[in-house]
Formats: sequence, C-alpha cells, structure tokens
Amino acid sequence: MPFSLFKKVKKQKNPHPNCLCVFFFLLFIPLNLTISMAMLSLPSIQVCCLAEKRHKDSSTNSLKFKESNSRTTNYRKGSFHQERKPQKVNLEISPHRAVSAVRLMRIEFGGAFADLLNEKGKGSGDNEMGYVERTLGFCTRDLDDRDLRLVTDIVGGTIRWRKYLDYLILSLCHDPHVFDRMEPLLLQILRIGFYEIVKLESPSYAVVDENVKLAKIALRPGAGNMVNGIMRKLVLLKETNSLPSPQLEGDDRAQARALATLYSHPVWMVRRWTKYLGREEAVKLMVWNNNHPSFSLRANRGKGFTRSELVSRLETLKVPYELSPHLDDFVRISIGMQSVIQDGLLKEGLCSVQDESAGLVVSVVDPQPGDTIIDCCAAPGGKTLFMAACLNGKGMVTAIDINKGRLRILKETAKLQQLDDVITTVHDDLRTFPENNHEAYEKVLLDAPCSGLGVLSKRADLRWNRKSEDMEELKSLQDELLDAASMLVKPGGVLVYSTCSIDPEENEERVASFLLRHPEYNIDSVERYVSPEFLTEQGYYFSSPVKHSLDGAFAARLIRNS
Ligand SMILES: C[S@@+](CC[C@H](N)C(=O)[O-])C[C@H]1O[C@@H](n2cnc3c(N)ncnc32)[C@H](O)[C@@H]1O
Repeated sequence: MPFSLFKKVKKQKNPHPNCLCVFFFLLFIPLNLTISMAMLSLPSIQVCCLAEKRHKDSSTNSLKFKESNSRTTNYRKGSFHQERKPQKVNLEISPHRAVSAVRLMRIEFGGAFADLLNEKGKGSGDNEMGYVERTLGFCTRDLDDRDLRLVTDIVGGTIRWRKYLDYLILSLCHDPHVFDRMEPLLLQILRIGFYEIVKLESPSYAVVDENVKLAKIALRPGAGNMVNGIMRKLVLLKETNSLPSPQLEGDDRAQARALATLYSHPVWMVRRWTKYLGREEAVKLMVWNNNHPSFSLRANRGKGFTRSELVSRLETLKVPYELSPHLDDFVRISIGMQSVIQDGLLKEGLCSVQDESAGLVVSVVDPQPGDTIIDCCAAPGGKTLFMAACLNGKGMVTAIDINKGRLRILKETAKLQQLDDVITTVHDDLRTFPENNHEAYEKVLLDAPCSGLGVLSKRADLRWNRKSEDMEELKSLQDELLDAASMLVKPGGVLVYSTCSIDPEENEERVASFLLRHPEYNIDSVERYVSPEFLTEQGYYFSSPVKHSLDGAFAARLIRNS
C-alpha cells in the first residue's frame, strides 16, 4: 500500500509539505516501513549501476573490508527481490559520511524528498546500507544515534547551502570545465566537505582526510587527489579569512544574483522577496530558511491524550520542550524527535507533528462540537484531524481530496487517532464536486495547493524544485478552487481560504480577486480567533517566519451574505 501511496505523493508536481510530513510519519507503522523505504530506491537505479561500475574500477584499492552475511534488498530491471549476498563492510569510512553522500545523490538525482530522509528515518537502517552498498560499492557499520544526527545536519545543510557551496567549489577549481564536468558523487563529497568546514566549522584537516578517503574508495585514487587539492585550498583561504565572496554591486539584477549566492536561494525568489518585503526582510527570511528547523507536536485530544500527558512523556524521555503560547494542545521541540518516534508517541496516534502556523488556521475555522465542516483540499489531513479532534465526538468533518493515495493516508491516520467516527472522506475533484453535491455547510475550509514558500526551512530541497513559472499555474488553480469551494457555503456560513505561502499573490491578491467575482462574500476579521500579533490590517491571519519564528501561513475568513 505505501508503495503506491509514495508513488502518488512523488508524482504530484507540488507535493504539499504537510502532505509529506503525514505521509512520512505513516511510514513508521512497522508493516509499511520496509516497502516504503525500498520504494525510495526506485529512481536511483542508474546511480547504482554507475556506482557498481565505479566500484569495480576502484576494487584494486587495499581496503579494510569485513565480509558479513546480512540480508539486503536488491533491485533488478524493475522488480524488487530479497536475496542473501555477502556485504563488503568498510570500517575506514565513517558511516555518517557515506550515508550523507548517498542520500544527497538520491535527493538530487533519484527524486527522493529531503524530509523523507532525515533523522526520523531510524529503523530503516538495513535499507539505508543497501543504498550505500549499491551506490558506493561497499557498506559501513550501522548508524548510531549520533551518526543519524550528523547525517540530518549534513544532508539538510548541504542541500540548503548548495548554491553557495558550488560557488566556492567553482572558485577553487583551476578551470571552470573541471567543475562543469565533475562526476555527481565527487561533487557531493566536495559539497559535504565544504559545508562541514565553512558552515559547521568542523576540524578542517580531519574533514579533508575523511573526504579524500571516501573519494578514493568510492571512486578512484585520482578523485581522492582532486578532493585533497581543492579542499586544502579551501582550508588555507578559511584560515586566512579570505574566502571568495560575491560582491553586492551593480544593478538590481546583479545584486539579487549576489544575494542569491551568499544566502543560497534561487535568484527569482530573492527578486520576489526584495520586491515584496524589502532587502532587509528578504535577507532575514533567507537566514531563517537556512537555519535548522524546529518542530511542534500536537497532543491528540481525540484519543483523550492531553498536553500535560505529552509533557510528562517528553520529560521522561528527557526531550527539552516549550509550551506553545498560541495553542493549548501544542508543544515545541527543537531536538529529540528521534526519541519521540522511538517511544511510539506518533505510531500510537497520541500526538501529531504539526506546525503552530497550521494549527492557527484551524483556530480561524473555529470548529465546535456539533459542527458539520467540509475540508476541500484535505489530504493528508493535518487540519482535518485537528478540526475533528475539536468536535469532541459530535459533528462531522467531510474531507475531500483529488489524490486517492493521500486520502487513504488521511483515513488510516483518522483510524489510528480514533477520529474516524467524525471524519468522512470523499475522493473527488473539488472543481466538479459542487455540481453533484447539493449539501451546503456552515464552515468550509479551502487549504489550497500553493508554492510552500512559507515552509522552506522545513523543506530543505523545495527551494531548488520550485520554479517561478509555477506561480502563475498555482494562482489560476487557487482561483478555480476558491470558486468551487464558495458554492458549498450556506448563507451566513464561513469560507476560510488558507495557504502555507508568504507570497501576497497567492494570499491577499487571491482573496481580493475572489471578492470581485463574488460580491455575496465579505471579509470577517480573524481578530476573535488569533492573537493580535497574527492579525493583518485587512483582517487576515498571517504568520511570518521572520516575525513569529513559525512557518509562514495565511488565512482569510469570508462570510457568505446570501
Ligand atoms: C495544501 S495541501 C492540503 C494539506 C492539508 N489541508 C493538510 O493540512 O494536511 C493541498 C491538497 O489539495 C489537493 N488538491 C489539489 N487539487 C485539488 C482538486 N482539484 N480537488 C481536490 N483536491 C485537490 C492536493 O491533492 C493536496 O492534497
């Protein structure tokens, strides 16, 4: 089942970060785990084939290998099968370095999502080593908790800082063609090394030695020499405080390019944010996006689990936490997610990972016991589940989504969280749904597909996958969905339009254009539902990463007069 779900989530052009989050946590239902993680390897066939060849080339190296007989998943011409084959365990290469390089290859060339491959992936160790072996030609000892944390830091950081790291690497290559023609694995090894030295400030010479060793063993001795040469230049420049730096000079476009390199974002985003926020705010936003994200957990009232009980469990686990000042059921954690997972809190449905910014959208809907609510773009269900938990067993949330796989995830999570008696799922296209459905609702939520520009700190790779052309396409879809959702609202009822974007063209502009097409709707200020710090001048809800240290989100409450 999760095999096909993952295919569907992955097929989506713009998978929503929340969708990925819920999908990811479902992977921890043990039965699903192995198949789901194996699924991640499908697109990496080519990479693996290349690596096998490379391994043959480098097999003359005198390595410290140990033979073991563990079970590995192998992939051959379109089908998975399990077979026993001896693994070559290399004891010289640190596991976190090998795993980081392979994860980066899978994210960049295999289409895997960065947030499906983070520290929470513990438990997938066998598969992880399978990928390492197929890509590098050997495996390492298993990852321990410390290694996993390092992998999370290195993979997330290297992806975020990719543009800046490539700028440095290119500057230190004696010939630009060397950079252009560099083989993918070699480039990943250099990026990792540069990130460790420049951003993590790790001990330089140890990092150089380790990365040289990895390049030699996974590729060939010449590759190791190249890593050695380039990285030693970097160390020298770092020690003398003379790293190359793009100059903030020239016209707007040239300055945007320099900022984009310095803060490692696409140029089009820098130009857009400079236009809407001004340079200072744009820089603060990029700094936020480059920081290690923190998470919040929502205690699941639907299962009778309170925030105090969640807090006791976190104290027992020695996970530092902070109570959310905005939402009664939420707790913030910045480290310790691995312990939360290992303790089974998510698997048992006792709590969910949900950002407060998303929780506040539910506050804007204001679900009350007895309500009948329709959630128009519901999957994978973050907001549906929170709304359902607020009903105290009385009322109903109808959850529509066009994506069958993600809707199935919602259904399964509803069951796990004992909320399935107050949630009905409908697989349909919202744009045609009102034609065949004549029921009207008091409360309608449209959490529209969007660019996700408010959640870039959590989705390390999203900035590189999102294109400026996507914005026009998204905006017309948002208009169509708003028109359809408006047909489901009872006279006197409320339509909440929300996104996890900070872009005014997806937010305020969509609402303004909707109000022009639908004079029967008026803005209802959200002041009664969220604290004043989240209230915009026009009466909308807006959470800003820079101002509130939460993900970016937007919501408008629109009342139907007739
Ligand atoms: C932003 S995500 C929803 C996230 C969800 N509300 C949550 O909190 O977990 C947008 C969803 O819209 C769905 N969607 C996109 N186009 C749709 C359409 N025409 N009809 C129904 N759902 C659609 C996508 O499948 C996706 O699951």
